Amino acid sequence: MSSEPPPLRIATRESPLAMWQAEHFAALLADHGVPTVLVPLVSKGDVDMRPIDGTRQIGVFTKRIQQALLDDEADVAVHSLKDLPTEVDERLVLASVPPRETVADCLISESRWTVAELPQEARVGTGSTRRAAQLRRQRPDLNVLPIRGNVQTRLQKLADGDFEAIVLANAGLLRLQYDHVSRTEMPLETMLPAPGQGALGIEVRRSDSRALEIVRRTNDPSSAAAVLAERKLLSQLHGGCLAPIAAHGVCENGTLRLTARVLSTDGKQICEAENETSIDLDSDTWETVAIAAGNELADVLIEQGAAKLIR
Ligand SMILES: NCc1[nH]cc(CCC(=O)O)c1CC(=O)O
Repeated sequence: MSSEPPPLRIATRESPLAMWQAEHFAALLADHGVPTVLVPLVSKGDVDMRPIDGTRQIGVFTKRIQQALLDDEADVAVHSLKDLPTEVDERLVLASVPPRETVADCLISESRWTVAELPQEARVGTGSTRRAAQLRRQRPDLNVLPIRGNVQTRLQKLADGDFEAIVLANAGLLRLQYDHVSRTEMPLETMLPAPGQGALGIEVRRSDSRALEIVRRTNDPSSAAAVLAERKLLSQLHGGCLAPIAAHGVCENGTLRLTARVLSTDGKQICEAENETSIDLDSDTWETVAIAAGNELADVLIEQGAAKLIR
């Protein structure tokens, strides 16, 4: 007896950004004729309002959703790739990186200040050591202060006058269609993004060959190669998402260009490097090539003394 295959169950956190991302991925699958159903889940990272620091664990946003896959409550996990730890659970597989969104961070303030234009000693809200270090490098006078919560909560704290400005990924604001939020995009020369920023990462159970085959169809090889190199660099530096490590890969015309930066918390010390590698996205070697690019650049940074900035 034959029957229709059941819809793929997509696990997502309940924040508006996470829901948008899950719905976006559901639409990509619908383009391939695959029916889906959303499974919203509450994660500890959304409930816990303590500032992000050493007392909190890496992967707090993504663990709950991965658990739903392992418990067979869902078949597909949609993550913001920059929140997904580089240590992999062998029972899961990163099956797709759909076409990447813009990677840049932006400075959000009522007056649309650039970092250079911010008032002396302005209070700038960010929970990211990477953003804080790069802000302090450019403007040592700034009061960089911790901020927590989802995008809406952070914008509210800015509106309440807790800060003169905050920093957020432009990708999130564009996804939420927050065109009204007054902001300036920060140049990559002074604010290099987090590994994986602006990209989604889609996980399935390794044993689920049906979901694996379907989800793989949404993979964008040039986005996947770039983020694979960035994430390899991060894991090679033993960075995790809490270290001041920035990386940006671009895959274009058969070349993967990878740029990375490691800073001290105060922004005074910096290690910076870039490499270019030929890559053939139609061959079956592109993953190996991207991984090697990430590893090599990490080694260059370590030679410059990056390890002592990360510890
Ligand atoms: N850590 C929270 C998070 N995870 C992904 C995004 C934005 C979207 C993205 O980078 O893909 C954000 C908010 C932010 O950093 O502004």
